[in-house]
Amino acid sequence: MFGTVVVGIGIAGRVRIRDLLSPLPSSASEKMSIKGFVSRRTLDNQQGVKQITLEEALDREDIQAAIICTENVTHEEYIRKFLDAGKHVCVEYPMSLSVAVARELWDLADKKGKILHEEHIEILTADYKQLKKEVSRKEILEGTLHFTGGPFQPGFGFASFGGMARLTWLVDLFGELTLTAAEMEEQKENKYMKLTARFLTKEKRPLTWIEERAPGLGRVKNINFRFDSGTLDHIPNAPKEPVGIFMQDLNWFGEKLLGQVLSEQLQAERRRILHCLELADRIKELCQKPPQNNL
Ligand SMILES: NC(=O)C1=CN([C@@H]2O[C@H](COP(=O)(O)OP(=O)(O)OC[C@H]3O[C@@H](n4cnc5c(N)ncnc54)[C@H](OP(=O)(O)O)[C@@H]3O)[C@@H](O)[C@H]2O)C=CC1
Ligand SMILES: C=CC1=C(C)/C(=C/c2[nH]c(/C=C3N=C(/C=C4\NC(=O)C(C)=C4C=C)C(C)=C\3CCC(=O)O)c(CCC(=O)O)c2C)NC1=O
Repeated sequence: MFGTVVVGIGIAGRVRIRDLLSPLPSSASEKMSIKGFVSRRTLDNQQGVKQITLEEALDREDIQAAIICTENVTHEEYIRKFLDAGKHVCVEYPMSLSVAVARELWDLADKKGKILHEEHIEILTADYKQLKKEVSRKEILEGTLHFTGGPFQPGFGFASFGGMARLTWLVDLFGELTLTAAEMEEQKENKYMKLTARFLTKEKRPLTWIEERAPGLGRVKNINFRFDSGTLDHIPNAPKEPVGIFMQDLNWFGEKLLGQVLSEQLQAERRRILHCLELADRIKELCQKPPQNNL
């Protein structure tokens, strides 16, 4: 059994506790048992689980794994602490706010012989799996993914990191991308922002990602993918799957802990994650570059 702690009690942290308390029968998540949770606040028991201090979580020998569910800006510090203490780590995406840090963290995990797993529920939804099926074997000519949602909460990092799930979709659907342009439009007084990033696929087909955030905007993903064989302009509505998306991710982490995942699979996943983080880094860089002086 892998004694496990949940770090950070927000939306994700509560779901993690729920899933650890009732793992999917006959799955790898049954091999994890929750030993407590860590929070920067003092909280009552959560779903019957007790709060423990960070120090206790790092020191206790019956704790072998941590699930980090805090806001993005704190992920690096918690991952380092738990890896240094010889624990396996599952972290909600994005694992860090730069690709260089992600590489360091994976090097540290390798050195320690521990699993460092980044959750990606956005590619585990039934709708996404159906979308991927519909996209496969078609040749993309041009595409746009336009996400709207409420403003980013503090601590979630630059928009290309906070919106990592959209980048992951594009890369998982169409392969590694080259960034060609990125710009950020912001109206701070209205909490409005719009990030536009343009890419080319390996076949030099243009893709655009727009992340638009403002108070009152609902979480919606609009797509327009033009293929050689026609256009896809909405995300398919697939029947709900019996296993929840965070539970699927927990099983995937558990399979890694049990050494059941092929190293080629681990490497391909790591490559995708690092590629997405690298794109996010470069988008941030382009958006923050001072305007060119054209004299
Ligand atoms: N929500 C989702 O559906 C998904 C979230 N994620 C990722 O999970 C991570 C956490 O996201 P999410 O859970 O949505 O974020 P939340 O804003 O709900 O929680 C983030 C952290 O804020 C602290 N917190 C929560 N509620 C309060 C409160 N009322 N007052 C003060 N502090 C509070 C908690 O830390 P502490 O207990 O230490 O105070 C918590 O871990 C992020 O990395 C995100 O990208 C990824 C996929 C899906
Ligand atoms: C209601 C408020 C609400 C909040 C505050 C919220 C936060 C939230 N949802 C996220 C992703 C996600 N959130 C969900 C799903 C959910 N997440 C949920 O909290 C709920 C209730 C569902 C289920 C309907 C999924 C599937 C993702 C992956 C990215 C995506 O596909 O949108 C993320 C990670 C960053 C991102 O990809 O945007 C955050 C911070 N989601 C919300 O729906």
